[in-house]
Amino acid sequence: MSQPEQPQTPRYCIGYALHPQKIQNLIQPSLLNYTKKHGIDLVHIDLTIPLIKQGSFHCIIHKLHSQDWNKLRLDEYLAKYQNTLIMDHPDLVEQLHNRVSMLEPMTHLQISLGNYTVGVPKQLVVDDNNAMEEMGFSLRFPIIAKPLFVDGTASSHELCLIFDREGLRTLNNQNNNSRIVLQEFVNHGGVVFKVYVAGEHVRCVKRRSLLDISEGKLRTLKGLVKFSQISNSTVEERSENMTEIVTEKAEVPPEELVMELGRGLREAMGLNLFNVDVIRDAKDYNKYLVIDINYFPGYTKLPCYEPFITDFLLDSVRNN
Ligand SMILES: O=P(O)(O)O[C@@H]1[C@@H](OP(=O)(O)O)[C@H](OP(=O)(O)O)[C@H](O)[C@H](OP(=O)(O)O)[C@H]1OP(=O)(O)O
Ligand SMILES: Nc1ncnc2c1ncn2[C@@H]1O[C@H](COP(=O)(O)OP(=O)(O)O)[C@@H](O)[C@H]1O
Ligand SMILES: [Mg+2]
Ligand SMILES: [Mg+2]
Repeated sequence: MSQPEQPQTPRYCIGYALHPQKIQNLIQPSLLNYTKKHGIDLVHIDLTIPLIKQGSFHCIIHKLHSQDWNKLRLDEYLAKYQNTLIMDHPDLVEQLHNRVSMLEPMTHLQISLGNYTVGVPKQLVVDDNNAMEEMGFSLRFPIIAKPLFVDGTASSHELCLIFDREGLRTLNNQNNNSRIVLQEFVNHGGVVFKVYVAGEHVRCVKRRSLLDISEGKLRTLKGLVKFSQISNSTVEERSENMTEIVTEKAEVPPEELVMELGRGLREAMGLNLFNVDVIRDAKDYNKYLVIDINYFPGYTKLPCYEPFITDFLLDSVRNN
């Protein structure tokens, strides 16, 4: 007797357009196995060949810059395969390649829960190198200097803590015309909260951050200090000039606030894959501040990142 036919679960073909380093980091065997079991085939996209020559996809995920898109010829592909979901549109991703436009949506969003609020630190962009010293005066020291453009290079993560006028002058002299954002440093207990968003899925984890600088300490600190990728550094690597505070003790922001922040930014930016660096003002515990938003961050650092990513991808393709 023949068996009744089982309804077939649909399989989805999801292309990933990523650089080799990101593939190595994200597309781990555990993710490939998990997605496969749940009806998703993750397919490598060759960045050197137009997309149209690489078959059709239900969805494409990516972390690229404009020069890569030129080779892939997305418009040509979409003219033929209108139903492919591009996660997220490259034009919208652009807003996260600039440290002013990335925080812009936060200035319109009213995110609060009880007495808690979420804002951004005071910052300004230096247009003219000579104006750096003058502009720095509208901010309180210490100041953090950040490259305006975030282009995936190590240099876009090379930041600088500036303690006084002399520090601004040094930065001015050392800078060869790259555009810089000056942002007020906010004491926050040495912990940064990273809110990872994948569509409606939102998760918050704690990471190491710069340590607080007391008023007294600030009087003894001179000039500037360069630093980079502090949230990936070990405790021992942190500057002796700052007080140690244990990351483990810090309380993560209330879940409702985290969800609201993820949802609000997702809608405001029109993006689905990003994370948000949030700090808590040590002078006012009700005040959280967004300092950085990153497109398609390192999700592998989240425990159980495989179901997190897979559930998001399944939601997306099923609803398309
Ligand atoms: O590699 P990881 O896991 O450190 O991820 C980096 C992110 O770290 P995070 O997940 O926030 O801890 C990192 O976030 P931060 O800027 O360090 O807060 C960036 O998103 C980085 O991308 P890019 O160099 O700006 O293109 C991300 O690098 P890519 O993995 O995209 O190259
Ligand atoms: N305004 C600020 N006040 C206090 N610490 C800050 C501020 N801005 C950045 N930092 C610290 O510097 C780190 C890197 O800054 P961030 O803007 O996230 O740049 P990146 O894109 O390189 O991660 C943060 O994780 C945090 O530790
Ligand atoms: Mg950051
Ligand atoms: Mg960043």
